[in-house]
Amino acid sequence: MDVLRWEGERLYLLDQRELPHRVEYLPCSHYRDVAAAIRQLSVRGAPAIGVAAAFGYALAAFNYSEDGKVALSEYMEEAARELLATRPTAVNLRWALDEMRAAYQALNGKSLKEIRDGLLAAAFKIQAAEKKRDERMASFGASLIPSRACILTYCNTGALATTGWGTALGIIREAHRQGKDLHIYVPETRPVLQGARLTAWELQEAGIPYTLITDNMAGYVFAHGGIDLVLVGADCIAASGDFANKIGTYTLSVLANYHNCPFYVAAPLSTVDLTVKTGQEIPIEMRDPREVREIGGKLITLEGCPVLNPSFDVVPHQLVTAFITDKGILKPPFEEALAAAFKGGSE
Ligand SMILES: CSC[C@H]1O[C@H](OP(=O)(O)O)[C@H](O)[C@@H]1O
Repeated sequence: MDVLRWEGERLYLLDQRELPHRVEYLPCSHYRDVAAAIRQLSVRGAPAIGVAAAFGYALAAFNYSEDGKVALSEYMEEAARELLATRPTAVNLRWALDEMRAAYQALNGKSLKEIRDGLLAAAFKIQAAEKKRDERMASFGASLIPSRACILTYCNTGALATTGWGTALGIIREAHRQGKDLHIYVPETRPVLQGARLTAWELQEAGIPYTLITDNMAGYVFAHGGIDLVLVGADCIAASGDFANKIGTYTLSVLANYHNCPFYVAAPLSTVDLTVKTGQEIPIEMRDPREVREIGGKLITLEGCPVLNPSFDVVPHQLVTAFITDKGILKPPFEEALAAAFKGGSE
């Protein structure tokens, strides 16, 4: 199932809010439709957000009319700003838009049609590059998975989150493909239930045995010796190796550490931002309180009940066993390992 499709000057986005029971695509004829889709989590997952924003930026060139009211470069900069503002934590969003703006600069002076075609090609190139990164990560990561393992993963890090093979879930799928005997524990991942709705569905589709648990059952599963390793994704990895991921990941890292359980993070280098020195500097997206007050759009508490809704939390690098990236497995000291991985470029 495609996370996104480009057809006839329109971007169609799989509306992940409707999964697993309805498969619906949102037609985006304007870049602001793409921005709205990212904001409302119709498309979500750090790499997938970057790819969608890349196509959204290309779409802006198709939205531009040569009526002379505003210069193309000004229009494109506004589109980049609006797309960038949709979600502040996922590094891939900024990384992809920087790549697209560079592509636009390289097309400067060309005809509008050449610019449109060139930006669309650049968006497809970004999507293809993310897919390649996923495949490399899956191969590196599968080497860490024992022939028989109970793995706890979190949120959704599969094809739905990257438009390719997936990050953490891509590793799990590759290990399963290699014939390893796996059982996956899937916390539901409140508030919007990416685990219960998306990861359970991807594992079912892949024929991988799993057990859905509520988030507050994770400690029980660890305490009853059920977890051999934890494998999660990331939305922002700082230069120190501190990283941000779905809210609740910090809790899992402390549990894993207490139970001497390896804690792995799978992410492409396009999720690393070396200009962010430590976890304290990672901007944490605060989302609509209705996501906590409601489940599936149904109010479960008092109207207007006071709510806290940070979408991510930060794990200190001391609790990370290794990062699995498209450039290999990075072990402590992470500052040096991340800098060295970048030396070869993030492609
Ligand atoms: C492979 S990135 C997946 C990453 O994104 C998720 O957040 P969201 O669903 O809000 O975009 C979560 O943090 C996952 O680890």
